[in-house]
Amino acid sequence: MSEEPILAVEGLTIDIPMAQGTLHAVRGIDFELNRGETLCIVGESGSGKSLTSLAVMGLLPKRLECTARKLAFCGTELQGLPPSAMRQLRGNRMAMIFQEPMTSLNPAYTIGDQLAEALLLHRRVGKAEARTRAVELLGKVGITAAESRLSQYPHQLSGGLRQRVMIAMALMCEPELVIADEPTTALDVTIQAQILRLLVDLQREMNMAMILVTHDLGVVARVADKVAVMYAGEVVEQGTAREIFENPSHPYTQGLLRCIPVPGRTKPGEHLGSIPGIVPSLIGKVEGCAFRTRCDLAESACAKPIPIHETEGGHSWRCIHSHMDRMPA
Ligand SMILES: Nc1ncnc2c1ncn2[C@@H]1O[C@H](COP(=O)(O)OP(=O)(O)OP(=O)(O)O)[C@@H](O)[C@H]1O
Repeated sequence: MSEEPILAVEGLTIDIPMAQGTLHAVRGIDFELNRGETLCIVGESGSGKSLTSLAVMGLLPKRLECTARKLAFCGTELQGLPPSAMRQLRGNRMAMIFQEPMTSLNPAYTIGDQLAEALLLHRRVGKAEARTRAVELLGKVGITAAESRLSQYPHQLSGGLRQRVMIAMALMCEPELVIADEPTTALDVTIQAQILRLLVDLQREMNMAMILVTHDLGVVARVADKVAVMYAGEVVEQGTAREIFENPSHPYTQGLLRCIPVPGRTKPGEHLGSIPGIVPSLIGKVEGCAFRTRCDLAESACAKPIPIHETEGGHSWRCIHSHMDRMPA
């Protein structure tokens, strides 16, 4: 029997009531994540990546309407769990690292108190033990003189250090699943790579499953086991990182890949393409392929329901074209 996935999502839908009508922000997405795996969710701004992450964590704002055929963590259905049970999982068996640490660190508490909190809440440990673990974790995330940092407040740290603290906080209880939503976008480019490397090393060391939300396909190429490409609230293509990079089959994925520098293929100074056009409004009924207005391969059938093609290896894409449209060389 195959191992139970850490996370199984089927038919996840998120609707947002707006004055003009319902915004269908996430439109029936499926994905699965196994122990120790890294799934990168990529796509343009507004494609539904963050809402999907928040839905898994049970942190969606109340006015948003979320449904799914299945939203299971280690076999436990999360929909309908009482808030107390969800709080038992969050920060303990699943944790989230946000884009902007200042929104999740509390300015009124010391780093030490905030780090110890998760452990005191979820584990039977005393304050001294929680403090020892906090120092250990700060060391792991590369913070020197960790003891002296415990009594500092978030505003006394640089952006890079704050993000390291956020990572330490998320990992205090050694979660089985960590969701990192653009964890390095708020940082200087020079520090971004360091922090990401650190996160990936810790993830491997602790054998955690990770969902990494990112715009950066360079990052995806370095860290992903699996990739889900989102466009206008749908997963338009997913598969192993290798399949996605070597055999991109949805025209949107192909367009995205044309936009990144490829070592050996992109010449220095060469202009990288971007995909012309804009994402359609998701308010009201959305029919057919949402990418068709920007797609070179669009035809009349694209306005009708779109089939999903799937290979035996689990590579799937949502397009009328069943053949593998290879990237132009
Ligand atoms: N609380 C909210 N109220 C109204 N609309 C929202 C809310 N949260 C998200 N949206 C809308 O839902 C859609 C999906 O948003 P989401 O933040 O998931 O996108 P994203 O892919 O994560 O984008 P980004 O890469 O910019 O973070 C967007 O159109 C966004 O404007």
